[in-house]
Amino acid sequence: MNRQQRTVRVGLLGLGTVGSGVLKALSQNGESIAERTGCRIEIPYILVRNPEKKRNVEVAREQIITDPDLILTSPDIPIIIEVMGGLEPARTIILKSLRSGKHVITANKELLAKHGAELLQTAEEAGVQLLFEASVAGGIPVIRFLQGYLTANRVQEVSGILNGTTNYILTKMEQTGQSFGEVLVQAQELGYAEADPTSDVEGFDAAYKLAILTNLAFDVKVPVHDIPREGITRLQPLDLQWAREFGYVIKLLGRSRRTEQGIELSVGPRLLPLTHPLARVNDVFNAVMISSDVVGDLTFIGKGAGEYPTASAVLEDLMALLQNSGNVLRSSSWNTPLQQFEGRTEVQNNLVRLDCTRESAAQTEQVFTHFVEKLGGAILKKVRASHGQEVVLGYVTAGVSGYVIEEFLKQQIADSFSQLVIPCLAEGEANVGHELSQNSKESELFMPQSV
Ligand SMILES: NC(=O)C1=CN([C@@H]2O[C@H](COP(=O)(O)OP(=O)(O)OC[C@H]3O[C@@H](n4cnc5c(N)ncnc54)[C@H](OP(=O)(O)O)[C@@H]3O)[C@@H](O)[C@H]2O)C=CC1
Ligand SMILES: N[C@@H](CC=O)C(=O)O
Repeated sequence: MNRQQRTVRVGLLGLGTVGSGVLKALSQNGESIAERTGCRIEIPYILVRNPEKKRNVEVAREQIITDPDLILTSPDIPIIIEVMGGLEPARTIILKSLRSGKHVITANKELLAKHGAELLQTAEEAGVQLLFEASVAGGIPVIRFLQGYLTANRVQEVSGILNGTTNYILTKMEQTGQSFGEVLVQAQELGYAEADPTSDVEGFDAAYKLAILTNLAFDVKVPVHDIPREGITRLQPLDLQWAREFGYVIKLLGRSRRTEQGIELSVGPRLLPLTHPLARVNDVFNAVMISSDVVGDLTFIGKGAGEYPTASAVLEDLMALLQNSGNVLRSSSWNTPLQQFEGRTEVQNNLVRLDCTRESAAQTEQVFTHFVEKLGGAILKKVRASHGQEVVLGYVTAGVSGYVIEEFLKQQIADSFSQLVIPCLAEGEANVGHELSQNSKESELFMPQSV
């Protein structure tokens, strides 16, 4: 196919496992990419920490830089790929890039789980895209799927093996009887582990990924530090062998599911019967299971770590950008608050219901009054509900959604606002859903006729 081609310059931040994979895959498939997209990818700069380090991929010395400003201030670099990891300076560089009109592709799950809302909002305000397929489950295209496909479904549960390093370790410990420490070193050598493998083996990495998936699947904001989390460091080869004798395997599972009380999340080693679909997902493979009300169960399996599977996800994001340039893909509703506004009747035609603890009621009302005064509207009523909660009803004039009001309130009274309460369920799993007062009656709480 002869198609006119243009050159697209991309700034690469990081040249470790993933960055090298991106370069290798580009050199392998650059021609077919150019034919399909009409774009030749050029990487003028690669940001690293140590410019003297020996690399396992061929790069020109002039490409290697240690000053991110060379990328940030280049107007002819419209896209950056962040595969350096960590919170800072990655967060600051990404924010600056987005604000200066650059699209960003990142594999950084920790950053997204902790600062995703800020980054996505910044991207939206700047009219650019932030894509992060590589942040969860390596090469499995689950992010794109949740963002763009399951819109007609209501997701009930997302679960899976979300960390390649720990799945590799558990598989090898069971198969070879090698110790945890021995197999961890192999996972590091294979490029599966994080720079600090504590993140993998203590379940943090899986929790970050679960937070991202939960956010997309349930439109909730997940306080990632509150996800109950346990790693695999306590496990011995014998645990795994005995489990198998009884007909089970042990897998590090992340799970979030919709319950009457809210969204429950947990990460930890779980016994799975040998007949379970995830029991045979071994080595560096990940699996994500999604149960939804219309389609039923879907399972995705693929390599969850390593240079090529991760590079594949990064490059597919790049292809999406090149093929959609100018069109902003549907972004996540990352900020949508928990259950209160989801399918219930708390926000109707700008009629807003706010639940708060008895102690914080006065403060809530004060902040809310101030807000409706600024925007136009009225406080309708304050009612006392059961379980120590009070309910403030208000009306805000057109143009402002209940969501905006709630976000505003959360910022003002974050500590006391009842939506931030995270009660623990009996079986030790956290419920980050919003607890509605069981005795509140909708008819008491809404008085549209008086608006
Ligand atoms: N490895 C994997 O399988 C996967 C990784 N990820 C994510 O991708 C990201 C990168 O992972 P990975 O490639 O494994 O990490 P590595 O540690 O292998 O590579 C990190 C790269 O970033 C550079 N870097 C780090 N900090 C800085 C800094 N402050 N300034 C400049 N350069 C810096 C390093 O430079 P230098 O080489 O000079 O030290 C290195 O080239 C992480 O967010 C990780 O969580 C996501 C999915 C899978
Ligand atoms: N360390 C991570 C890398 C990919 O996200 C893992 O092992 O899954």
